[in-house]
Amino acid sequence: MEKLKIAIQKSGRLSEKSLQLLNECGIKVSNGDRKLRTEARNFPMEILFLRDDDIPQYVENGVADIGILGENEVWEKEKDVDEIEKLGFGNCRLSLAIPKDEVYTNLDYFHGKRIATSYPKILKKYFGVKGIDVKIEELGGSVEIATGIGLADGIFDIVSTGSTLIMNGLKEVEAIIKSEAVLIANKSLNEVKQELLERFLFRIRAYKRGMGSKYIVMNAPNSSIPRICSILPGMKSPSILPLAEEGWSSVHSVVQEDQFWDVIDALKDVNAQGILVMNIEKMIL
Ligand SMILES: Nc1ncnc2c1ncn2[C@@H]1O[C@H](COP(=O)(O)OP(=O)(O)OP(=O)(O)O)[C@@H](O)[C@H]1O
Ligand SMILES: O=P(O)(O)OC[C@H]1O[C@H](OP(=O)(O)OP(=O)(O)O)[C@H](O)[C@@H]1O
Ligand SMILES: [Mg+2]
Repeated sequence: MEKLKIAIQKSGRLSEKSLQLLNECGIKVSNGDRKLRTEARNFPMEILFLRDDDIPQYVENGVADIGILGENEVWEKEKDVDEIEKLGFGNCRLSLAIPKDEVYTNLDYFHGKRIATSYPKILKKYFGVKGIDVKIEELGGSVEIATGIGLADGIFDIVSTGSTLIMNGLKEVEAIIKSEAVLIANKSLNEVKQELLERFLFRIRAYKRGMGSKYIVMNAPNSSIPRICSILPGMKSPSILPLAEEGWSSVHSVVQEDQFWDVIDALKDVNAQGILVMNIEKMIL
């Protein structure tokens, strides 16, 4: 039977989350013996464990059908692949940073400066568009050390909490672009693999929707129900169930995580009581 070959990072920031995503999609993978290639037990999928830098190339040439990696690597490698779905983890930004005691005014600061980075193509394009001439020093890793050892005047690298910059005496002066983990795919998958990809994507989306939503249940006097319904959209509309106590109902609904606290504040104002909030594991529309 044909299998969908997925490339994920062997060891690094995205490894655990990539395996967790497969697990949440009900795809069982055992990687106990640290093999670089394994098969899912209950889905026609083969998993290849690779360096993230190599994934765009392998997906382009069909060694892997799909892959999970940071968008930053997709942009840098400029391979001919389809970006299918953002995955909501591995969130970071690519930023310019300089020694913390330097005075920074604006981007012109970088005229004629040497910048160390593992992302030379992204950086070259960025300064090209801005019309600023910089010298790019390409490094494979440990970029934050470059200014301290006299290799460069600034760096362009991944930032998340900013603690690596601080530890290396640097300050972030420009956040250039945001990145997160994405699913990419080969551009000419055959029909069987395309269908497997659709099945996998269906599960990913159900998981993502669940992650981004909360299930809420509350009690309210019947007189408040119309106002509560106008606050709560739900999946279609809220479910209203009568309570044993006369004149009261229980209202069930789904709320987007990013609107959650605003909705709770509004509900309190219209007499909702005993509000319970639960995580949603999967959500299928
Ligand atoms: N601090 C961070 N917070 C969130 N996401 C990050 C962070 N650092 C990196 N990432 C994301 O995770 C990806 C993998 O990062 P990692 O540091 O493991 O890469 P790597 O050292 O190049 O790994 P590999 O050995 O596979 O080449 C990055 O390309 C980026 O998209
Ligand atoms: O802003 P922060 O939260 O400090 O994160 C940024 C750091 O995280 C990544 O490195 P990682 O720790 O994955 O190690 P690596 O350099 O070995 O890839 C990245 O390359 C930065 O150095
Ligand atoms: Mg890498």
